[in-house]
Amino acid sequence: MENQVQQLRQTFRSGRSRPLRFRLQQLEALRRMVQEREKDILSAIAADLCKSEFNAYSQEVITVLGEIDLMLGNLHEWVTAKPVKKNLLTMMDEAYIQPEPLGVILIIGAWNYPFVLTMQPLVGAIAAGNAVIIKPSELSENTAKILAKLLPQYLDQDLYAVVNGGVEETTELLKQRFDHILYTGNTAVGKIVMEAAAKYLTPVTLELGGKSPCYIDKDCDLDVVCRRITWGKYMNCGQTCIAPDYILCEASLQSQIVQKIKETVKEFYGENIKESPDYERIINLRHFKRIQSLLEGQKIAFGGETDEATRYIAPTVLTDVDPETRVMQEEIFGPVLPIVPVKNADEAINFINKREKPLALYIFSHNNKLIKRMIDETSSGGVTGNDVIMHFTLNSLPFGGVGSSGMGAYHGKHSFDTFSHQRPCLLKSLKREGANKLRYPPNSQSKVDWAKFFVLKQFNKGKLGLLLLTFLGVVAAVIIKIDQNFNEKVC
Ligand SMILES: NC(=O)c1ccc[n+]([C@@H]2O[C@H](COP(=O)([O-])OP(=O)(O)OC[C@H]3O[C@@H](n4cnc5c(N)ncnc54)[C@H](O)[C@@H]3O)[C@@H](O)[C@H]2O)c1
Ligand SMILES: CCCCCCCCCCCCCCCCCC=O
Repeated sequence: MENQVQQLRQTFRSGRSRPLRFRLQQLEALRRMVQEREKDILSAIAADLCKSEFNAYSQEVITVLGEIDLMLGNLHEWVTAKPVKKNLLTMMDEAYIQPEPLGVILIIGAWNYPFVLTMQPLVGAIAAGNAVIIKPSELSENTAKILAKLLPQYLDQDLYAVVNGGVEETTELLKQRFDHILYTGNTAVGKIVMEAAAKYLTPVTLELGGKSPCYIDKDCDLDVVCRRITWGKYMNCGQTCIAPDYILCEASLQSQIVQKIKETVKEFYGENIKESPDYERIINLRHFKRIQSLLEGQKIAFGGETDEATRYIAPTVLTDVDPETRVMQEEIFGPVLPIVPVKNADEAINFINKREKPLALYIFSHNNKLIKRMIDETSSGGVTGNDVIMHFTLNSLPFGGVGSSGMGAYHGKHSFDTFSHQRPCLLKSLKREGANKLRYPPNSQSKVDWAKFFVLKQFNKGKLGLLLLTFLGVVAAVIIKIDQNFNEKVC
């Protein structure tokens, strides 16, 4: 593994991944891969998560293609150095920010959306000009295998590699030196990743999880609200990092919410949910048993049926849930939706603020002021008002957590920035040395006064200002010179 990372680093150092043309070629090759091998990719995702091809395409593949197109359309602008404002001391110089690639990036993916969660960061890392190692999750082994097979056929193998394996391989990988690590997965492993990264001061982006609350205000259209929540909660069988984890609402709304979610489940998945091509299964037996055990001792308003042989858990709603019970203590990551009654929005805000900062927050209300107030008075990785999940799909928004739900963010331009160093550059001339007298020793009160004038005054009024400044610069240099000559004579 050490050799593999070193080889990638060597190629990176040769500068091959840097030119804009090269990056665009690789992104185009990646797009070709997704288009030409779409069937293989969809079958692999289907085999891992029992997901229909339609769902795999619209939940994963479409996002990756959109991300590639965005990069292809904007990269020429993003890689360009951006001039910055100057002050009096640097008025005649060139000052700009030049994004530069970081080096070798490690991307560790999770199993629940095994394609998009590895490919979307990969797109950003390539766009930013880096070499990349991808480590897909071993739990979604079919997608991991197809990525290891396809990526080397389309991408430059000396710069982009896939390493497959489990905890042992990931642990070995984490011993290597990287220039950035983007990890997606649970918070406990996030800490392991950060600890390993600390050895080389490697920056990390941690895309973690948590319990994303969903507040339903009295003042809203419950039919619409429940349809949107049902979609986001039971998509991928609840195994979505930003699924609404639980509902907070006034007790009087509970029975209506239960009824409407129940009706929507029927509308979406039919009478026999097990037969629905749109309803997935739990990834493995360990997670199946974990979720099943969360139901113990709870009031099941509907759902609750399970089948161990096929790892099926029905869409389930729990009512009057005690916040101290296990289902409210850990991320559910399954199709179980607890409702916790609260008196009002203030109590909901307190409830949210007393817990770890979640990855997402959802607020449903006709009252926009209330939505804004809840945003102001809480904290979460992201927010969608009057819907769920959808902030993930807008790649102009940074996607990431805060506090225990993660750090850093990616998607679109934010990915490019995450995998770049924003390098500040100031290019001076070896001429105009007179003006520099101001900062060279020996120092004096008059120099400090001039320094105050030059550093603290802002002149941004175009050419006239520039002329005035140049004139003042010359005057200052002359005065300092006279001042020095005078001092020399006196001494
Ligand atoms: N923020 C996001 O974008 C996002 C997306 C998906 C999932 N998640 C979160 O991820 C969690 C579910 O994923 P998971 O953690 O079960 O995924 P997982 O089991 O697939 O683990 C993620 C990665 O960590 C590696 N790993 C596991 N144990 C390790 C160890 N001890 N040392 C080093 N590496 C190790 C795995 O090989 C895998 O590549 C949930 O909490 C969910 O909310 C977050
Ligand atoms: C007309 C049909 C339009 C279809 C567009 C569908 C957009 C749905 C997008 C859902 C995306 C879900 C991905 C969630 C990934 C979350 C990652 C964390 O687990």
